[in-house]
Amino acid sequence: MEKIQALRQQVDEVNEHILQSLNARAALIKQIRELKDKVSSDYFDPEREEEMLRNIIEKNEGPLSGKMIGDIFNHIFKVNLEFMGISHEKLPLVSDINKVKFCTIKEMFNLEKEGPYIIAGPCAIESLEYAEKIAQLLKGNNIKFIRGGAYKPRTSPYDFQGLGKEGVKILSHVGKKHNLITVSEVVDGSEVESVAKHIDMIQIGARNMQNFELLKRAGASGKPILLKRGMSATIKEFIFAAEYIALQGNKKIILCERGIRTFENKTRNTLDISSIPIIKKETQLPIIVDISHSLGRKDIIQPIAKAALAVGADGLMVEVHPKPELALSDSRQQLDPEEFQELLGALEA
Ligand SMILES: O=C(O)C(=O)C[C@]1(C(=O)O)C=C[C@@H](O)C=C1
Repeated sequence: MEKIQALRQQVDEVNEHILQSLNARAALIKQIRELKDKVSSDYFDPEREEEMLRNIIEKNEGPLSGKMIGDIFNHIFKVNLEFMGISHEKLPLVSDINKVKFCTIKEMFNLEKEGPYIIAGPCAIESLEYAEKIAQLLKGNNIKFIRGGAYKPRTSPYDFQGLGKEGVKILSHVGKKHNLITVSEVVDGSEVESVAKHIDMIQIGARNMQNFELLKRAGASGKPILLKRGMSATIKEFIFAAEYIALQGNKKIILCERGIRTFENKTRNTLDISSIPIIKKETQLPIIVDISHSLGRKDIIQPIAKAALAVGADGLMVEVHPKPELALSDSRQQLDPEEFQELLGALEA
């Protein structure tokens, strides 16, 4: 045992040398970071890290293997970057304000008022008469955005699939007539160009969050894109789905938390309220909450709407229909005009 104790004493001495060296290194890295700040240089420098690893491993005489030494130094590089507040992974554009500045909702549409904003309208455009009634309701309440599905991805092929091009024309008509910003979903890349001609913001639905070709094609349109979170998507997958749009040079991206699929069935989906502050912390993208699709019910919509705004949502999406009981889709969750007015009143209170 005495021999182990003597060796442990030497290990303690070596630990202290390593400790001093690691902190001396961090102090140097801090100086490098400050110099990089001055020239707006990338902090993460993989070529420099590879060069250091090569030099170190060349000098390695064991007993640790080259791989073991590489693992140790890769961790040192990672810790140093974290020490400087930088993730070791390459930051996505949507997270790196040093690279690209993305638009706020206000900037996207040259709005006068600050948010939060409300995007409201029927689940699906069903007729000019209904669309006109909702447009008047929104206009009368100074709501700037109207939504309405023309191409409806439905669980069952027997369910109402939307009016297609006719629905787009109706939404565009009432939007222009009442000076409302129109939002409608595109489900296939072939529809992007035609919808983009008539609609102000293209919505990519939850089922298509990882339809990467659609993301790229919609992003390339240059139109503002409303990207809904997939029902089983992690926040990281959500952010990187937005990155596909951003890489098309599109700086007008709004994320939409619409609930995730869990074991709970008291609501249609489980609203992941924590995604809002996380997204706002990790990206520069605005994020709104779809309180209709997340809940699938109307009776708790007011407290949930308040909660969403309380955690920093840049807006709300809510389904409104002149006669929800007659709606061809989502009739349970769509508010009637009176319920919508009550919601607005509750939010202003
Ligand atoms: O030398 C640099 O440019 C640094 O930023 C220092 C350092 C390092 O830990 O050595 C840190 C991060 C980079 O990814 C590469 C190297």
